[in-house]
Amino acid sequence: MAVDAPPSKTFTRDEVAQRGKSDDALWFIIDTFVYDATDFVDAHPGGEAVLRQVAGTDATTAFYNLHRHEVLARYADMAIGTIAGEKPSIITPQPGDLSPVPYAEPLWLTPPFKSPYYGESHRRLRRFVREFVDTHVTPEALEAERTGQHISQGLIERMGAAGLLHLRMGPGRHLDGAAELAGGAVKPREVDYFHDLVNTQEFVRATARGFQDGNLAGMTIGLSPVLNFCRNDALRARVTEEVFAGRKKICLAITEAFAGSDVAGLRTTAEKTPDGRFYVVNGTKKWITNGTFSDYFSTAVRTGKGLSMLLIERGEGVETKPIKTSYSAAAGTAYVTFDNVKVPVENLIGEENKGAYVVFSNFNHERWVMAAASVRLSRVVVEECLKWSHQRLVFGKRLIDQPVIRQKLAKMIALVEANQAWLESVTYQMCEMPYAQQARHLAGPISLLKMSCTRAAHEIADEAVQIWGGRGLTQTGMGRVIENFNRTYKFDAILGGAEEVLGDLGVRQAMKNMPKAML
Ligand code: HEM
Repeated sequence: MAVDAPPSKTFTRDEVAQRGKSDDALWFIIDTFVYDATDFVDAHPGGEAVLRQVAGTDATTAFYNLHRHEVLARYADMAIGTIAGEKPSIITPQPGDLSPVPYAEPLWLTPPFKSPYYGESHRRLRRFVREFVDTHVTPEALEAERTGQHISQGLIERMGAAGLLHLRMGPGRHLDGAAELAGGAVKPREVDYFHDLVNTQEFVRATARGFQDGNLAGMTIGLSPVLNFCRNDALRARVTEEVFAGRKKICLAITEAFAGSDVAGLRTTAEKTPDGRFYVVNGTKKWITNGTFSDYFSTAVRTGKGLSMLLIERGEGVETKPIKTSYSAAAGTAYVTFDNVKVPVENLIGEENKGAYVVFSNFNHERWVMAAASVRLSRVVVEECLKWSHQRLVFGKRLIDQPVIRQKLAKMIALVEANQAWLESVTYQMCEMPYAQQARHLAGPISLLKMSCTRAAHEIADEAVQIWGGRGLTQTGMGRVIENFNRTYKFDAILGGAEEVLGDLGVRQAMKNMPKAML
């Protein structure tokens, strides 16, 4: 990267002014670097004329008014030297770095603020995961978001080997199987839900919503019923090992064309064979994240007197086809059909006809992950808006100098900070409660939290697009993060329970604890 390792040649500003706009050369300065764009004019996406206009000059302001900083790194070989005696003032973030932008990081990562929730192992984990994401995830995520390619086997194996897949399932005995967690940043026995939170929120920074789900979101929600409710130890151990090693992929298959948030309306059936050795499954599932590339489906089925959960392996009678949604095909969203699929009775997860308990317990962690992801992505949007408002010049001044823009930013910051604080408070309760108690006491608060985060995302997307104008609607260039967020934030408001259903659930749960007496 030129901005990190500048070419050793130096020039004076006068030299650039004279040589830079001669007949056979087109040079300009950005920060303290001299760029030779002579052979770039035809390739420049913004055209030749604009480059000719800045030939020989300091084009720093013009450049940052129109480009993301990362463009410079992509075209590093155009830098031919630096200005003699001048020090660069532009910061090039390195993999793993914290952002210097105010409110770009949660308070616990912003000096001099403190938090009672995080210790040294959380900080070590944050460093490890951020560097991992910046180096290995973001480049693949941005490319896959464009092409719709599924996650690469290489990335899955790399995450598995680093224990990052294990960590996504939260604390528990599954961690004992990990060779090393995040380069030794945290030991299996010390993992709590704040490590899970750090891991979840760091991955979101790849800013590609479809790929974010394509990055084994199906595992986070589909493996957890197996870990928590599968009574067949051998099956649980085998599936867990295969999934963490990246040999097999798993997803959660609940929703149907007939029933989304209304789980009681599911119609997929499982009938026992006369010899009692198999279930025969018939039905369909819709909007199944990672379904197109999964080998296992943790599936909610009707078994006569109620719902049950079955682990169904891809095989005869199981078909998946992609559903085109408004985020990228990298998520592997599928329509799944089960046509007389024979499933061994050992694959029952939890008890027969008591699957509703499995489904609803499982929702808690899923919704909490979605809340964590939604608020973290909202924060990235706030960061983008702060950077843009700071560098964008309109009507002769920076955007940030307009009170109307500052009002929008204030609202966005307040929403993110409030939700992150609530999220951390709920996470602390999760750390203090065994899984069964969480299901009893936290279903309501987690539902309300997710509703709050996604409502906030709605407000934040709206304000962000207004701040960015046309760029907030453009998939490439400066506003790509805003465009992606505005197009996809609704996924969190629907998946795992629609906002309205969750709000209602939260209040109904609260009313269970309402004293009968008039108060
Ligand atoms: C090292 C120098 C430069 C490189 C590598 C470069 C590269 C690019 C790239 C990749 C784009 C596509 C949009 C994006 O990805 O952000 C772009 C757009 C553009 N560039 Fe440059 N550029 C450079 C310098 C400049 C300068 C000095 C100007 C002068 C004002 C300029 C004016 C523009 C314009 C007007 C657009 C279109 C922006 C839009 O559609 O919003 N570029 N440039």
